[in-house]
Order: sequence, then C-alpha cells, then structure tokens
Amino acid sequence: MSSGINTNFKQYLVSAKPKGAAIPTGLQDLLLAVVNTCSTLSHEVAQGALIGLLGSAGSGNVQGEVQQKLDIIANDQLMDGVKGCHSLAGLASEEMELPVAVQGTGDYLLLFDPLDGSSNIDVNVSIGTIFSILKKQDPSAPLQTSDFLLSGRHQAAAGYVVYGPQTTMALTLGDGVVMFTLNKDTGEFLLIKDAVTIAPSTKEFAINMSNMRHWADPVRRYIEECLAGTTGTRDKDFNMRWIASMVADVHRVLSRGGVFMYPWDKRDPKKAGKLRLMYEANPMSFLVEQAGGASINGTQTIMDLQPTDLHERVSVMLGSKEEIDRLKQYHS
Ligand SMILES: O=P(O)(O)OC[C@H]1O[C@](O)(COP(=O)(O)O)[C@@H](O)[C@@H]1O
Ligand SMILES: [Mg+2]
Ligand SMILES: [Mg+2]
Repeated sequence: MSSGINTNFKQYLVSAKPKGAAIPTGLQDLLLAVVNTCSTLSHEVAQGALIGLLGSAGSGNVQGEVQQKLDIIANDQLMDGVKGCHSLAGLASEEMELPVAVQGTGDYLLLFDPLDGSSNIDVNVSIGTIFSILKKQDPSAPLQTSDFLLSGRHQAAAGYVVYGPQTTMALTLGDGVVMFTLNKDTGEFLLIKDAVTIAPSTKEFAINMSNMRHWADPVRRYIEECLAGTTGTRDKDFNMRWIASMVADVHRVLSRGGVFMYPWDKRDPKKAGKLRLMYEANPMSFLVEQAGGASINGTQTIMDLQPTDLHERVSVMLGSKEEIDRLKQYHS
C-alpha cells in the first residue's frame, strides 16, 4: 500500500464548483489534509492487533467515556495532519476538553469525532471518522472557545470516512453529497457516486432497541407502529439494523434510505441525548439534508440548534423525509 497523496481527490476539489463557485484554496488544503490522514488511518485500522491498535487506553475523555487506544491515536494523527493548514484557526475534538489553536486566526474551524463506534474497534466491525468544518465568523480575531458555538448552518463542509470492508467517504460542500472509495493499493480516494439521495420513504429503521423501556412516548409509538408492520396502522413490514457505529448506520441510510435514531431517554433525563451535536449530529445532519433527507431532535431541526457548549449532546432522528416528518408530528 502506498501512503497516497490523494491526487484524484485534490483534482476533484480543484474542479468542483458547489453552487457555481470554486472551493476556496484554504478549504481545499484543509479537506485534503483531513482526507490524507484518513487514508493513513484506514491502513492502520486494517492492521489492528498486528500493530497493537486494539484495546483500552486506560484513560477517560471529557465525556467520562473510557478511551480506546485508537480513539487517541486517531485524534493525535488528525491534529498532526492538519497543523500545517494556513486557513485553519483552530480545532476541537470529541476526545479533548478544550479547543486547540492551530494558526489562531484563519477562515476555518475543524471539529471531529476522530473515531466513531469505539465499542466496535475490538470486534472488527465498521468504525469511522466524522468531521465538520465551520466558517469562522471573524477570521482575524484570535481564537476563542465561543467561536465554535455556531449552528450547523455555518458548516462549509462536512463528511465522514467509514472504515469497513471498503473505506468510503461521504462529503458535502453544501451542494449535494458525493462519495469516494479508497483504493487500498494506492491510498487514493476515488469518486464512486455523485448526487447521493435518500429516498423519502423507507421500510428500515435503526435504533438501540434495548433502551425501549426508557424512551419517550412519541418514540415508543413510532417504533411500536413499525414493529406492528402489516398488522398495524403503517400497513407495511419494517426491517431493523443497529451497527452501534453512527458512521456505519448513517452510511447505510445514505446508501439505501432508512431512519437512524438515538433519541433522548429516561436513563439520564438531564442529558439531551447520547450523541454529540458538534462532532456527530451536525455533520451527519448536513450530509442527510444535502441528500434530501431530514434531521431533527424530535421537535427542532438539528442544523438550526444554537449550541451552548462544545461537548453538548443532542437527541437525533435522521433519514428518509417522510419518516422524520412523521416523528416530528408525533412529538408535536
Ligand atoms: O452502544 P450504544 O448505546 O448503542 O451507542 C452506539 C452509539 O454510540 C456511538 O458509538 C458513539 O460514538 P463514539 O464511539 O464516538 O463515542 C455512536 O457511533 C453509536 O451510534
Ligand atoms: Mg461517535
Ligand atoms: Mg468517538
């Protein structure tokens, strides 16, 4: 495997014209740096135990979660991979309490979940990296934590890379969604799909059913109706999937439709949800909306939420539009 410099992806960035305009070179450089790092990470993930990547790191993150070795390795490599980007004012990660200044000033802010699906690392199930790039409001002002507290509507780009049987990236620059697959022989991402769309109706949902007794009534009603299938009001049978890596579950939704949910539940009522608004929900919502789907927390559109904390959590329901509309109606 060659380390790859992603010339194909670079070429894509040079020639793409989202909404008719060229991608600013600062954004191109940043995206390329992220994607190059993910090429390397993909190679390392595939080596797993052979290079000592599996297992717990014996530490905890700011969220109070046990960190896996790969959570830390992916975080460090992403930080290292983007440190030379001149347009990057700063970055924030699910794994770090505070943001890190890169250039201190600049047009962009990078947020990432370096390794999504941590519980799947040691069992060889798909995991991934999720990233969100925000346009900094005042590029020349020195970086502050509050600079990151922008709604998802301020994202200039968002995407994920899923390390599965294939390593595939989904990317949006605010004008549709495209997908690339990594050629593992060359380390190059190649465009495989443009104009990715999520069909408005579906017969597939994804939720951790073991939490059923803790759900709020609207979520319970929705899932009970899906489970009743042709014997109930929905009059169609539903299939269920739950990979427990958001990145892989959302990849399935982008690939063949469906609904993905990690709703608020009564286990810890003060917590808005499990998933993180800035590192998981916003970038995934941007992709889903750009593919013609929808994304809500129950009552509100996720991309419109004004964050108040870098590590804020949120209830998530996203995917095929008709199902999300139904869920919203049940919550109203
Ligand atoms: O184990 P659960 O409760 O089903 O949670 C699974 C969810 O947790 C996550 O793994 C959280 O992400 P991290 O691995 O980045 O902490 C999601 O990817 C996934 O949807
Ligand atoms: Mg995650
Ligand atoms: Mg993570």
